[in-house]
Amino acid sequence: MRMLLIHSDYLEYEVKDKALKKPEEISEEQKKGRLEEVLAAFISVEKVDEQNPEEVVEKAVKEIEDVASQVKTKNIFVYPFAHLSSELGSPDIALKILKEIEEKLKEKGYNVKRAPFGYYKAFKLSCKGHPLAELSRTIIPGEAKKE
Ligand SMILES: C[C@@H](O)[C@H](N)C(=O)N[C@H]1[C@@H](O)[C@H](n2cnc3c(N)ncnc32)O[C@@H]1CO
Repeated sequence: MRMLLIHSDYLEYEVKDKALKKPEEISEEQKKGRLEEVLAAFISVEKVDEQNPEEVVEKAVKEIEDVASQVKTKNIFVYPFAHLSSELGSPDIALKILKEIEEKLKEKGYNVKRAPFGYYKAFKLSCKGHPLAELSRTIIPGEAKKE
């Protein structure tokens, strides 16, 4: 899994078009979303993650919690982003993993939104620009590398 973490004044998105034949079914309300004072987690789920999805979910949640506590926010945006890897995992497993990450963070008391899966989306982001505002993480079953 490849994760780009951006601490931002806000993140807002608007669903435009289908990017998969069968994107995630969404309600009218989910076609737009916004969070303020947010840690945005742009996530590409990779093929290697399919070897142990549970472990990858656990490690991703830990990395996100770690950064969220450093930048002092409880607002997390889980954002499916197929542009951080050339070894993308299958959409079915990717969606499952992203939903799991969302659920686990909610269980831990975070205010979480997840952008819809399988769509082209317009988005606006306002990176805060402090030293911890732009981070990336690579998570591989069995180890997590920090960059
Ligand atoms: C397109 C761009 O504007 C938008 N932001 C986009 O990326 N859309 C992606 C993800 O929502 C999702 N998706 C499919 N496979 C994956 C994967 N392995 N990991 C994450 N997302 C995936 O399916 C869409 C097409 O790849």
